[in-house]
Amino acid sequence: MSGSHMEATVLDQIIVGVRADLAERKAVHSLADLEARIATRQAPLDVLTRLRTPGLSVISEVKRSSPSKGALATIEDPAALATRYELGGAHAISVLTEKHRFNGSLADLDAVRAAVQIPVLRKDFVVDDYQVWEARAHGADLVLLIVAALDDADLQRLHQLVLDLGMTPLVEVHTPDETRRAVDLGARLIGVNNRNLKTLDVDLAQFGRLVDLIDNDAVKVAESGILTPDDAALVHRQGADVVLVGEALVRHGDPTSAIRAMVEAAGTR
Ligand SMILES: O=C(O)c1ccccc1NCC(=O)[C@H](O)[C@H](O)COP(=O)(O)O
Repeated sequence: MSGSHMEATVLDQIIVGVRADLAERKAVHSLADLEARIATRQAPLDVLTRLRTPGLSVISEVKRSSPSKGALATIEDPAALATRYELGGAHAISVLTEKHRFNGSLADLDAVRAAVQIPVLRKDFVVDDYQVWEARAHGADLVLLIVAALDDADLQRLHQLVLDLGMTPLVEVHTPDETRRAVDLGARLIGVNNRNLKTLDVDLAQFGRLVDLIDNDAVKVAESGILTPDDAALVHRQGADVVLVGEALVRHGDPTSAIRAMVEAAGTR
C-alpha cells in the first residue's frame, strides 16, 4: 500500500497472507534444508530458447480458483492435468502455489514437476529470497516476479537471485511505469498482465498498449483473459511470443485440443 489512508488492494491482501504462510514454512525448513534439496535436483531447463519458437508458445496454468472468479476447477490430480497440457504442446506449465486465494500448494508444484519434461513456473507472490530458494528446491525452472509487489531494490535482488540459481525470472507488469522498470532491470522475459490487480477487470487490449515499451530482444508474454483461439491469435499479431492461459484450460473438457487450437489459430507472424 502506498499510503496509510489508502484502501488495501487485492494484491496487498494476498501478500499479507503470503508473508504469514512464509513465516510458518521458514520455521519448519531452514535455508540449509532447501539447499540440500536443490543439490538433488536436475539443473533448471533453458526456458528462453524453448519459448522463442517461430509461432506462439503457450504456458498452461494449473489454477483451481482465483480472487476474481472464485472456484474454477477441482483439479484433484494436477500431475494428470499437466500431462494433458504437455501432450497438447504446451511449452511450460505454470503452477499457482498460493493457498488462500488460489487453493494451490508446493505439493502441486512437486506433482507437476515429477510428471512433465517441460519447464515449470512457480506462480506466487514472491516478496522474499526464501521463496526463490523454495521454488528451486521444488523443481521450478521459472519464477514469477510481480513488479507491482516489489520496490526497485527487492526487484533487483530477487531477479538476480533467480538468475544465480539458474532459473528464469518472468517479470510481470501492468502499467507503462512498471514496464519501464522491467526493461531497466534488463528482464529477458516480460509478461503483460491484462488483469488490473486493483479492480481485477481484464482488458485484453492492455497487452497491445504496453508491448511497444518492451525491447525487441525480450520474450513477450500476454497473461490473463485469453479465453479463445481468436484471443490467442490477436495478442500474437500484436507481438506476444507467449500466452499464459489458466481459466480457459482448467474449464475446458479437452485442454490438450484447446492448446493445439490456440497455437494453430495464431500461426506464424
Ligand atoms: O486470477 C485472478 O483473479 C488474480 C487476481 C489477483 C492476482 C492475480 C490473479 N491471477 C494470476 C494470474 O496472473 C492468472 O492466473 C494468469 O495470468 C492466468 O489468467 P487466466 O487465463 O485469466 O486465468
